[in-house]
Formats: sequence, structure tokens, C-alpha cells
Amino acid sequence: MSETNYPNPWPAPTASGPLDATVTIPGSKSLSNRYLILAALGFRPVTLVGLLRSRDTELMMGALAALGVRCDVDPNVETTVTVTPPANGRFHGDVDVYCGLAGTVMRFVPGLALFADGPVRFDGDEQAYARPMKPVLDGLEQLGATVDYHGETGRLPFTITPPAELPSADDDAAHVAIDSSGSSQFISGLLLIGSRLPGGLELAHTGEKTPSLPHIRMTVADVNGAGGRALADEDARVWTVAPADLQLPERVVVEPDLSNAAPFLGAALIAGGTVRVPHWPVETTQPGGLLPGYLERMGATVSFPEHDGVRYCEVTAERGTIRGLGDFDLTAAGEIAPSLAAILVFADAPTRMIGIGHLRGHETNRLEALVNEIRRIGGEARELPDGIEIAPVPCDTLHGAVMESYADHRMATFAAMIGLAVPGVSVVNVATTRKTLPDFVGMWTGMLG
Ligand SMILES: O=C(O)C1=C[C@@H](OP(=O)(O)O)[C@@H](O)[C@H](O)C1
Ligand SMILES: C=C(OP(=O)(O)O)C(=O)O
Repeated sequence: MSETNYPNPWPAPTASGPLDATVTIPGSKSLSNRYLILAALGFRPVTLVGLLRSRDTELMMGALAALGVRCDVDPNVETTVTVTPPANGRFHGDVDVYCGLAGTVMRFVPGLALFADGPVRFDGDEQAYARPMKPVLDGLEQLGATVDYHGETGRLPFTITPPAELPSADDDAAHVAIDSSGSSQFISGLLLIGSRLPGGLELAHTGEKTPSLPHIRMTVADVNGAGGRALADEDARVWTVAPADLQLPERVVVEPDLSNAAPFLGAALIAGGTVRVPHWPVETTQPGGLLPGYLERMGATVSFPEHDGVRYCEVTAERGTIRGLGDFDLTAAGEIAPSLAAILVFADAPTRMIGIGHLRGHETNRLEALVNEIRRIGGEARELPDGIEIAPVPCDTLHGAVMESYADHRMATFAAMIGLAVPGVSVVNVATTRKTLPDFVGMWTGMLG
């Protein structure tokens, strides 16, 4: 991942004037991969429309294929995919699942292994070996599975052997207790399969913090949208899922990825001008739904005009007017921290983004990576126990550099955002954006006209 391995860093374009762009954002990673799992848990085919086609969803479809689920891509529309679960609902065992660096694959697919007819082996990118896995696997062990670790305990790679018998329907709901303060995906991964347990699931979170709560609410909503009965008691940190036969509707339309809209809408604040994103939902379970409010607090004007029946999120700003936010709790939406950090480098006052200590276990240690890269271009930032502080420096002291992306899509888009206002920025391994955006460079240069 160093410069030596990627000899041709991508020269990030600077904005030569105010922007005026409409950018169409592909489907949500989080919704796409939840729908793929829920479709696989059903008993009839489901057609997903507007599915994200990027590395993380290809990995999910590859995992499902290994388990005996068919994913047929519409030959005319590559974002329309029909998912057919295995005929008897039993997933194939004695198979290999490759997770890449995708949190949603490594934390959501293990639950399916409970219903496989043999052991399922999981592996991923070497960088994924650093990502925490243990709580979700502990949860599966509490449900009777056996987990064999082939490297470090609690990390990829590992093999899950399903129990000979699942917890009995005569019992109450299976009780599972895990500490999910390292990632909301541990809770989501168990809630997604809870309906299939003969007595259902009662899941208690024993940790102090619950990061990314909107993502857990998204899981509850999606399970219920598939006919499940999931309930949250967020104060008690307990979730229950009643036994149910899950079945998504025949056709499900995926919303655009609102977190992936952040670099583009944020570009309007850094460069000045207007950027709009079509098909912005009126209501959403995506944490990216919080983005317009955050951008407004930073000084942008945000509106949601409708043209020809399409609803847009439109963000307008004047270059050089970004407001720092002081203490800024981002517990709910940590995944947009890198994009917000890029904007805040150009703010008029310091910001302490807090509630995001768990970003140290994301694709890379994002807090360390952000501090490194902000300092690399002459900015000022430091790690906090639970976040990062970004302090303003005069804009003319910022300078170009070859910026590292750490095989992290959001660090690559972070660097591109910096490059809008700092000439001479280039980005190592910009192709890593393929994790969730199949054509980031095309979209970015298109936005700049
Ligand atoms: O469930 C999901 O789809 C996600 C949950 C969040 O994970 P963390 O809770 O680990 O931050 C988020 O950051 C990730 O990008 C997607
Ligand atoms: C944390 C992220 O991804 P993952 O789904 O791999 O956890 C992210 O996309 O910001």
C-alpha cells in the first residue's frame, strides 16, 4: 500500500471556480448488502433494483454464491439483480467465503453459516485481519456454532461449524450477550439471522457505547420489511427477534448511498458553488440522512428541490466560509467522518469529532490515518481518545503532497476533497474507491466539468 506498490498516484484535480454539478450516486452499500442477505434467507426470488455494484457487493454476492444462493444480473441493467435462495433453505457447507475488506460481508455472512450443511471457511484481505470480529463470532458460539481461528483469536481467517441442532423452539428465545462497542455490525449480523432461530433471539449488548445506532435501526427496519418481528429497547440495549419466515417483497428498490454523497456534497463547501444529488429520500434509515444537517451547521445552504418528480439534495456554499463545530458528536454516523474531516481542514475554528474511537478498527486506523494525512499537507490535527481534533491553519500554508489512501476508500475520497483547494495533491491507489464506488474518478472529474 506504499507508494512503491502504486507508482502512479492519481493527480487530484483542483477546482478552478465555483461548482455547478449534479452527481448521481450509486446504491447504498449498507442497504444492498442487507437486502442480499435477507433475500438469501427467504424462500422465493427477489429482484433488487439499483443494487450497488462495487467490490463490497461483489464480495457479498460471491459469498452467497458459495453458500448456494443464485444472484442473476439482468443482462440489460447491471444494477438489477435477482436473488434466488437455495431450494430447501439450507446453505451449502464445506465452502470458502472471501470477505475482502468488507465489514458487512465479514460480520453479516457468518450468521448464515449457522444454517449451512457443513463448515464454512472465512478469509479476507490481509488488512482485514486487523478488523475486530470476535463479538459476532462469540454470539454464534452462544448459539451452538464452533469457531476455529486459523490466525489470531477473534480475527480472520476462521472456520464456522454449524451446530448439530439449533436452539430448540420449545425453549424461550436464544439469549446472546455480546459487547458491540467496537462495531454496530456485530449486532446487525445477529439480528439479520435471528428470525430463523426456532425460538427467536434475545440479544443484549453489554458494552458502554453503541456506535452507528442508525445502522442497527436500519437492520431492524429491513428485517421487519422482510416480514420479521424485530424490536429494539435501545435504553436497555436489548434487541429481540421473534421466529418468522422472512421474505422480502418481489421487487426492492435500493436508495442511493447517502454516505457516498458526502465527498460530492462536501465539495460544494470546499470549492464553493452548488452540488446536487438526485433521488434523495424523504425518509431514510441511512446515517447519511444526517449529512445535510451537518453541512448546514458548517455554513452551507441546503434545500431539497423537486424537478420532474425527482427529489434532490442541493448544497450551496461560498468558498472560504466553512464554520468549525467545536465539540461534534459523530457517534451515530462515524462512517462519514473522513469526508467531514476534509471539509473541516478548511474551517474557521477547531472541531473535535468525538464518539468515533471505533474508527481505529475500520478499513484502516482512520483516526491515525486522518492525522497523518492532514499533517502531510501542512494542516493541524491530533488524535483524541475517542476521536480527532482538527484545527485551522491559514489556507496558504497548506501544500500539495502524495497522499496515502491506506487501501481505504474513504481516505482516498478524503484526499481528493483536499485536492479541490490545495494544488499538487495526488492520491496513492485511488482505485481503492471501488470498495463502494465503481467509478469514483469518473464521477469526480465529471463533477468538476
Ligand atoms: O451496518 C453497516 O452497514 C455499517 C455499519 C457501520 O459500521 P461501524 O458500526 O463498525 O462503524 C458503518 O461504519 C459501516 O460503513 C456500514
Ligand atoms: C466502515 C466502513 O465499511 P465496512 O462496511 O467495511 O465496515 C465504511 O464504508 O466506512
